[in-house]
Amino acid sequence: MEVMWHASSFLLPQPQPQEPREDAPPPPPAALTYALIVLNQRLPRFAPLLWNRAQLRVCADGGANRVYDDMPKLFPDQDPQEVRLRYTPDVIKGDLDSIRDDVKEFYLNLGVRIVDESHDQDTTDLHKCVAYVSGSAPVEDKSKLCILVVGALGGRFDHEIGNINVLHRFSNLRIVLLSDDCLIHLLPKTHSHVIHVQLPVEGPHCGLIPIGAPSARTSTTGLQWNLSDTAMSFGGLISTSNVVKEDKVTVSSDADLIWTISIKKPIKE
Ligand SMILES: Nc1ncnc2c1ncn2[C@@H]1O[C@H](COP(=O)(O)OP(=O)(O)OP(=O)(O)O)[C@@H](O)[C@H]1O
Ligand SMILES: Cc1ncc(C[n+]2csc(CCO)c2C)c(N)n1
Repeated sequence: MEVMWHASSFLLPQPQPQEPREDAPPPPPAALTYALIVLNQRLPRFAPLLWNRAQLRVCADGGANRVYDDMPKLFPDQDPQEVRLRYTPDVIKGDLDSIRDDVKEFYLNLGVRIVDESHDQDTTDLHKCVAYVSGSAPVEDKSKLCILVVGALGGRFDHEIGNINVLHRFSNLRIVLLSDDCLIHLLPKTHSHVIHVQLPVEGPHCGLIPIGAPSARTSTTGLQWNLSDTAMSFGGLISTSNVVKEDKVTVSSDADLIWTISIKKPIKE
């Protein structure tokens, strides 16, 4: 089975070139192309870092209010209008029932593409944005595309589950959902997985969760509580409150699993 590698290098202040390994040589982080989707929740502290990493920045409807309101708060010493001009999204997309009129006007005047998809009341704004980002990448580059989604976790439970459903719906894409506290992504059953844990910025708390379907057999290495051809299901065993013990974690399973890992808080001076 083909190996899929994962590394949250996008959280590192300076992306570190990865040491090639014999078992699963990861391409350097620069080999991935990042897109950022901003949802309608408070921006995480590392939003500017991800913004600068991304080549395409999309706001899902009310996510535009968050960029407009919260980016200047992350740079309290700077002129808010200058910050807004520096962090201008490429596209705003959704059913547009949450973006404020003043915010819409501001970005329209800057020439931002605002796409009204209010005719579609069966898919969420995040779904619409992921479809857009996916559609704007050439087919041959899809495996190198990584979509980072901020504001996706915490908050309203139906939204949160809708966001996790998007991971399953687009299981052929690399999509990472982030909050200030943790990140999650899918480990598709079509691959075995090598996760290069970026210990300066993430861990040690982690989990492996069979949300879409139960797993009859999952095996792992690198965790405090490893699984060895172990069954997981809701109502039975699921792996929460696990702990990363090595900087390389391996996972193989007969079911799509959600991988979650905590994000470290910066040390206060
Ligand atoms: N409280 C929340 N918790 C988690 N995700 C959220 C939350 N609020 C918004 N989102 C995400 O941000 C996107 C845009 O949200 P917004 O508030 O603009 O629209 P909405 O009308 O509430 O959402 P939708 O139209 O998708 O149902 C949503 O599709 C969802 O993915
Ligand atoms: C069975 C079912 N449940 C809920 C909705 C509502 N809904 C789901 S996504 C969406 C769009 C939000 O921008 C809305 C209104 C539906 N259509 N079908």
